[in-house]
Amino acid sequence: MKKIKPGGNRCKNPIFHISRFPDRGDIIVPIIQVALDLLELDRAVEIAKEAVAGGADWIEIGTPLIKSEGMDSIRTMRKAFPDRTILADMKTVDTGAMEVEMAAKAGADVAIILGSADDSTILDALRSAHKYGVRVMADLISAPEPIKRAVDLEALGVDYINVHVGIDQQMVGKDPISILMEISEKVSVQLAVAGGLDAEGAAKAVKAGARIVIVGGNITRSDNVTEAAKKIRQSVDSPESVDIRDRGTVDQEIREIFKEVSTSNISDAMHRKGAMKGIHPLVRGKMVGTAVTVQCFAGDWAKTVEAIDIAKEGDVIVIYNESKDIACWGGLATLSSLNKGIAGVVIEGAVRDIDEVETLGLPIYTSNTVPNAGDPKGFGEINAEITCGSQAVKAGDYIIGDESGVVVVPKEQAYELARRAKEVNKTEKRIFDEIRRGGTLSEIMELKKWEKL
Ligand SMILES: O=C([C@H](O)CO)[C@H](O)[C@H](O)COP(=O)(O)O
Repeated sequence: MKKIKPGGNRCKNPIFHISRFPDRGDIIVPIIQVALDLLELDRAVEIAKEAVAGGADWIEIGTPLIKSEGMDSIRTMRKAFPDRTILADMKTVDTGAMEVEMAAKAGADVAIILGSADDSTILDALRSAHKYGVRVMADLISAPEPIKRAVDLEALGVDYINVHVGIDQQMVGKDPISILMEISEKVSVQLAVAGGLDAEGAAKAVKAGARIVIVGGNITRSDNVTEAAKKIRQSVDSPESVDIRDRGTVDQEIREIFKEVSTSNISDAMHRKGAMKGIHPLVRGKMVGTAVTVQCFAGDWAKTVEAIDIAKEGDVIVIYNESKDIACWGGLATLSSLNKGIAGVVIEGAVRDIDEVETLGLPIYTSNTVPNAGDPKGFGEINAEITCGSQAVKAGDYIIGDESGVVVVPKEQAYELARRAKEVNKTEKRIFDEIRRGGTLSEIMELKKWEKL
């Protein structure tokens, strides 16, 4: 058994290449492959340098970067990292030979093609790879029968198989580890794994049989890329020492993420939807919870106050009151809510007793304040679908408030949108770090280049 030294296996001479890699069972220490899924090449080179400093071995030019910058992305990376293994994530689905040739001639050591491509594409890609002295990794992303396909791909002769859950699939809760375990029992080809891996996921992946641990966002979008890569290095090298934490229920996971991210991150993840109009923080404080809705009429505060008894700990009471000139909420209702552990209140309408509610400290978001209240007549409904701040709100939807305002996340999409908001948050942290080093936002994002033509 030979160990593949990171970067030490590149060779342009096909004969030398073939004799140097007679089999595919030769990685002993797991490899960390950093996946550069960015759009800007200069940033990608810088991030790759930081990742390598933290212990990343192989450098993958991600599909978005290849689409944005073409084969020049491979040439540039090859020049910047003459001794590293460079992978081109072509995700080839047809014309296998041509795409492998392009990647090889641009300087890649490994071309990544789709495992679900037709056998004819895989075989021709392999012929081309042998001709140009490069290796082929087949990516199982979205393969309908991944275990069966892994067995076929091994028989076809690919060098590596990547058990991969794509970024969009991760957002709806899929992860690659269980399928990796099953596949590692069926094939002996070297397995790579990718799909939202963090330090914990990397440790699990190594224990499940991966020899190449591919990490994208959790390294490249970190505000400290080198530290993030070091953490992955530690997990991959000593997987037994990594604590696997219990993530709790889906609801707990969603709440935890919403507490970490901002309403602006969430609104971006929702493609600019979800923000309430005309609702502003009155008593400031981060608010995350599930909605108990109240529909009531001009100053009638019976249903608003009854909703406090129906709400559970961690809920947010969301009220539509017909009038902005008569308060349906005040200090006594606020104190009752604190007793029940309610997370906050959102009111399209009016609040009074501002001195008291400010002292009590429960987060309150509203459209108006007035001194006068109405009467508890009892008209209205609790937990019907309402419109508040021009957004439809159903009981159980997630309501998040902070300094910027309030967003509503429909409960059916809450997990996915929380995950996507977290990705937005990570991307912004990295860009903040780059601006701190002296760039400007438009330079870093290459705004001019991406203006619509
Ligand atoms: O291949 C990838 C994806 O399909 C986009 O091109 C990613 O590089 C891969 O999933 C690794 O990235 P993370 O999932 O962010 O770790």
